Amino acid sequence: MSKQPILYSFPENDALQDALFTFVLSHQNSALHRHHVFRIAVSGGSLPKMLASEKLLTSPEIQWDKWQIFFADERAVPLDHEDSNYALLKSELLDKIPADKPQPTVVPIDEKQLNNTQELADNYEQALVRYFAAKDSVKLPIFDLILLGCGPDGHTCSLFPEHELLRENIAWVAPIDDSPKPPKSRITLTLPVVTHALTVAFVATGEGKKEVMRKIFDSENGEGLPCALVNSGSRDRVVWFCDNKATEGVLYQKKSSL
Ligand SMILES: O=C1O[C@H](COP(=O)(O)O)[C@@H](O)[C@H](O)[C@H]1O
Repeated sequence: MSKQPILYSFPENDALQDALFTFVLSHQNSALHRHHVFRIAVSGGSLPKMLASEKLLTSPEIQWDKWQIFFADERAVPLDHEDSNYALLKSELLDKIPADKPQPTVVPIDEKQLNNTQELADNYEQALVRYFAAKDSVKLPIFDLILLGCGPDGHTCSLFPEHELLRENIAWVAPIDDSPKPPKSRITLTLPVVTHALTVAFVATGEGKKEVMRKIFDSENGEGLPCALVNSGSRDRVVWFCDNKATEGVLYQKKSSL
């Protein structure tokens, strides 16, 4: 049986959002069955808006109080800054969860460490250690689900093409001070943490992604782009949710429904 990533391509964002909702709900339910908590990491960029569908926000089946939400990457800025991934998730999703529903646990960065990205990363890693078990008892944390974006250059989290951080294999969370995309200073989950998750889902939409999608899926080894490294590390534990604009011209086998 082939152990390849699954690539869904939908004609419209509504269909993509419906499928993403069904997928997230089923991963929530499996996680709750396994360990009574749903540990999810989310990205910034276009992801929070796509995730925050009406269905997700209003479904009686979503058990928000069982969700522990972490950040796949974060920018070294205050939590209310316009570049903050936390601020984005808050405005797109967290603030829209009806107030009468139990609320999720959200684990943002510690704003006191903003001047030193190494400390910011270490501090976030310690937060993961508290939720996932001591680092000396587990080699890597196991997220139930990590939701990622794919930049037009093939970056994901704050893991950029050809950057030395792609070779980091000790830290769970690493700093970056030379991000090619502003802001320069950020922290990110490392590649081994991402590929160790039970499931990884990418969301990529729009014409601006079609060139990089062809490289990731149709070129040899996806040209070693960070998103392709996740594909080869996680194989059939990776699912892509795209629209037809992003997958135009991609030869890799596409599916149009879950
Ligand atoms: O800088 C970032 O960009 C990526 C991709 O964003 P998108 O808007 O192209 O989806 C995002 O996944 C990451 O969290 C963010 O920090």
